Amino acid sequence: MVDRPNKPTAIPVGSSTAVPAPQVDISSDNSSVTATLPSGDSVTVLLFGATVTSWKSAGGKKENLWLSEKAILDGSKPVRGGIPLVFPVFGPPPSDHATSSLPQHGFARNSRWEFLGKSTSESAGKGSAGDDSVTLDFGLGSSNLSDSAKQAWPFNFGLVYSVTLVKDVLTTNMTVRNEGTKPFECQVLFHSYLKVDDIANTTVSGLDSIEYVDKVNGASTQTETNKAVTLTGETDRVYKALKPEAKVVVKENGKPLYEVGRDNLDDVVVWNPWAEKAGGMGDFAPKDGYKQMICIESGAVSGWQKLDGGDSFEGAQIIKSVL
Ligand SMILES: O=P(O)(O)OC[C@H]1O[C@H](O)[C@H](O)[C@@H](O)[C@@H]1O
Repeated sequence: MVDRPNKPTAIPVGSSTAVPAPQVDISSDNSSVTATLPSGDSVTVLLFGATVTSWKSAGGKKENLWLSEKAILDGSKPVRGGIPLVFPVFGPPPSDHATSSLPQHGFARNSRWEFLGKSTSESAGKGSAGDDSVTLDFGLGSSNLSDSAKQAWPFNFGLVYSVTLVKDVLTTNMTVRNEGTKPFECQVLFHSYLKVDDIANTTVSGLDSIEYVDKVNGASTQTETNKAVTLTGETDRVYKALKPEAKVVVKENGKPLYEVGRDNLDDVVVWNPWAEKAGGMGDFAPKDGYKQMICIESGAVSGWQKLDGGDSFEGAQIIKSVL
């Protein structure tokens, strides 16, 4: 799990602390928090949905996340792009499950989260600048939910979401705790929209021999036979039961662009809406923007995590941006 060098320091939302280099800079307002490392790498998290909307590496020169030009950031709709959070259900909820009255992908991406604080570790004078790190912690519990979400899913839960930035690596870690006495079942996923130059030159490796559910093909179960998966049309696949150490690598023109690893998350969804579906989404822009993105989504979604009162589940996604 994510190393937290120090205990988080509470920062009231709305405050802004600008500290001179080479320290980590944190700035926040009523709607988002941005952390910038001395190297220039940065991450921005919108409190609405605790959605990461930007992650820049290469000293701030390379944006790694695709964000629609028409993404709605005011809290009225989940964000189209970045890393929306999926909890407690992935996709349309099954009609015979306790999540059945929730919207697609649950309520985490539709709720306003609390910024709990930051912890930093700075290497200034001690070693290489590549050791600098910052973790931003966000919380969501039953008491933060809208009345309708509370009614639709009447369980007492607590989520702590930690976003850790080190040079060229972004780790997102979710801890789910059942704070009540009634058991509940849940799914968790990081819906990462990775930015690519051209989907036509993009491949995904690390999925060979993995069984997947093909959601654009009648939810049929298939086994991946390609070492390098290419996308040539609408793609929506849930690859299941990956080995913990297996990395999913997005390559462009044969060169690695992103390496996506997981901790305690066995499933990986590969999604691209392609032209027609993107055309039908009011918040998707530009309309040919599907050529510049690929969703690689790590999660625990092919079954349910059952948590008894007091139990916790923790899972993380680790994305390395390769130059
Ligand atoms: O449009 P959204 O609710 O954000 O969902 C976007 C997509 O999320 C996941 O990748 C699912 O596998 C897709 O079936 C879904 O279309």
